[in-house]
Amino acid sequence: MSNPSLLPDLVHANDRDDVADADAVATLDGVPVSQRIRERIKAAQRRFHANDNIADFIQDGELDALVDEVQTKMAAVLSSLVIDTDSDHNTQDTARRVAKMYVREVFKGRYVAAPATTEFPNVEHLNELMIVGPITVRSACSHHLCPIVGQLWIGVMPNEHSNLIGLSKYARLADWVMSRPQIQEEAVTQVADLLQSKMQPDGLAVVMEADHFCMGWRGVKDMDSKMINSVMRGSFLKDANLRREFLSLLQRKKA
Ligand SMILES: Nc1nc2c(ncn2[C@@H]2O[C@H](COP(=O)(O)OP(=O)(O)OP(=O)(O)O)[C@@H](O)[C@H]2O)c(=O)[nH]1
Repeated sequence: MSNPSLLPDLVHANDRDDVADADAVATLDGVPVSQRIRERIKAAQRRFHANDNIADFIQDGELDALVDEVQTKMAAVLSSLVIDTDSDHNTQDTARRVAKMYVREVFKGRYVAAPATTEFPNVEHLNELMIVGPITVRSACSHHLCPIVGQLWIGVMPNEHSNLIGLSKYARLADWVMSRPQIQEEAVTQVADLLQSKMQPDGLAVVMEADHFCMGWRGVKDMDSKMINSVMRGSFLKDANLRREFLSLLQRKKA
C-alpha cells in the first residue's frame, strides 16, 4: 500500500520542540498513526499479534511517524521510571533510540515486506538432502521483550517441481521472521511455513537452538539452559532414515 499524497499532512513529533510531551504523538488529521494502521488491519479482519507481519497495512511515510509516536510513549515510560532525562546526559536521547531500535531494527520484520527471493526451477531435478546452517538468529521473546540469540539449521529435500532459492536467502528470510517478538516454537514454524511456500520441497526440516535472555539476565537467572526445537515436514516426517541423516550431519557440524 502506498499513498504519498498523505505525506504532507503527517505531523512528526520530532519536528517540534515538545518531543518529550506525552501528548505530542505524531498524528494524521489528529489520529495517531498506530490507530490508523490498526483500523485498516481490523477492517481487513487480519491478526496483528506480536509475531505477525503488518507491512500491507502501512502506507509510505507512516513508519517515520510510528517511530515518532513510539518515541513519545517511550519518553513517558522513562518518566514513569523516574529517570531525569532532562539532566541525565546518557538518557536524553534514549526514547528516540529505543523507538528507532524497535521499529527500524529489532522488530522490523513486523513492519516491512519480506525480502525479495529469486526462485529458480530445479532444472537438474535434484533430489538429495541439502542442509544450510548454522544461521545466527536474533529475536526477542514476546513475554518480556528480552533478546533471544541462537542458531538455525535448515534441511531441504527437493523434488523435480521444487523451486531452489539462493543460499543467502535462507538467512534473509529467517532474519525477517525472527525480527519480531516471538516464542521460539512459533518462530520455527513460521520459518518452515515460509520456506515451504517458496520452495514446495518434498521435505523440510528446521532446527533452532537459542539462549533466552529472559532466563539468563532476569527471572530464574539460569545462564546455561538453551531451548532446542524442530519442525519436520513431508519426507522428514515420514522417512526415519532421512530424519536420522539430517540430525546426525547436524550433530557432526555442531561438535
Ligand atoms: N515456551 C516458551 N517460553 C518462553 C519463550 N521465551 C520465554 N519463555 C518463557 O515464558 C514465560 C513467561 O511467563 P510468566 O510466568 O508469565 O512470566 P514471569 O512471571 O516473568 O516468569 P519468570 O521468567 O519465571 O520470572 C517464562 O517462563 C519464560 O521463560 C519461548 O520462546 N518459548
